Amino acid sequence: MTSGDRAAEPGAPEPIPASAPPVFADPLDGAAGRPPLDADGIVVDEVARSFGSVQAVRQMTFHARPGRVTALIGPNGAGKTTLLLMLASLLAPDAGQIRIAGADPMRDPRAVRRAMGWMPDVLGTWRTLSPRQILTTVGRLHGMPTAAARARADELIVQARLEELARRPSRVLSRGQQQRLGLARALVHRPRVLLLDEPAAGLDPTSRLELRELLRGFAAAGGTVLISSHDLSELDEIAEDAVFVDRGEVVGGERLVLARQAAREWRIRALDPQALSYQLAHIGVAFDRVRIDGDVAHVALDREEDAADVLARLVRAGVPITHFAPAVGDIERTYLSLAGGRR
Ligand SMILES: Nc1ncnc2c1ncn2[C@@H]1O[C@H](COP(=O)(O)OP(=O)(O)OP(=O)(O)O)[C@@H](O)[C@H]1O
Repeated sequence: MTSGDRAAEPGAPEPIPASAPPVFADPLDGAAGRPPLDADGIVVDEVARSFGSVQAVRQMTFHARPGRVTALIGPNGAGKTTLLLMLASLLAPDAGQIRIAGADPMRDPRAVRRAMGWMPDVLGTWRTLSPRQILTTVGRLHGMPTAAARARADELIVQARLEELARRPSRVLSRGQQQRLGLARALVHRPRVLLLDEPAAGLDPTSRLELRELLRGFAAAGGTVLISSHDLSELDEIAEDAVFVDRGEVVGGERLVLARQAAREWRIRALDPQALSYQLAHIGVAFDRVRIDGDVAHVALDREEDAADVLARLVRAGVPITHFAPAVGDIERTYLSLAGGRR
């Protein structure tokens, strides 16, 4: 797929490059924690939902902003799917408020479906229909005239690189091809908000890159993207904001701060691995902070400043460094630290 599915809108927020560290939602941060209900994008305000005695979503509050890609992250059973179903107007909250591009999914589900593209983790039914028939039918369901729906379907089939399979029954599509079709289906009506559940599952490296580009382009044009996924390295590549959920709640406050302060592993490689291990000990890095794995050293460092200091000392000591980088991204590190604190 190619990026820029939506035309840029005047006043669209400036996108922030995905390489900047993500901004973490914190519902306990009084100033930023509670978004106004009339804000654009996705607003979730003190939302709760139970199934019998199971509190799937206890209390979630966050704002997925326009112009940004927001990651929704949490362990199994944290309440992500329950939340996505409520956002997509398929399930009613017991309490709290939701707004999708200003519309309430319970009061105005049609407005929500007009504004939102939803890519569930499996393509679902219609296995006998071809990709072209599926996309045209979805366009018709969104009220497009037949000719316009067909033209849009053809355009999306090219973007999704499904030309050769456009007229075959969709059941013959591979998992990755089904994912590409699922995304195309979510984009048929040019939504302003995209909800994606495990969008990169089954995608080959090229398709992953294209997905990233497409989502960045969508956000850069002022769209709102919320991605739920367990693929943390993928989220680290793409998300500018992150919402951590656990046991039905958005994780915030001290727990989030501590998790973000956890030491990070840096991966260091040198042309001379022995000189690297020797100098790491020599410059005073504690041995329990170093793990040697073949010709790569993993070093746990608390702050970016410590990393800069270690790198400078190694270079001064003449170690021929070829690689010095965080072993995991911010989202993955925070997640692992939160999961570790839970055990
Ligand atoms: N229809 C239902 N009836 C009863 N309990 C449910 C129902 N749907 C979800 N739950 C429970 O609610 C909790 C949250 O489930 P949910 O599927 O929202 O989690 P999740 O974060 O999407 O998990 P995963 O990462 O495994 O997909 C779980 O304890 C689950 O068993």
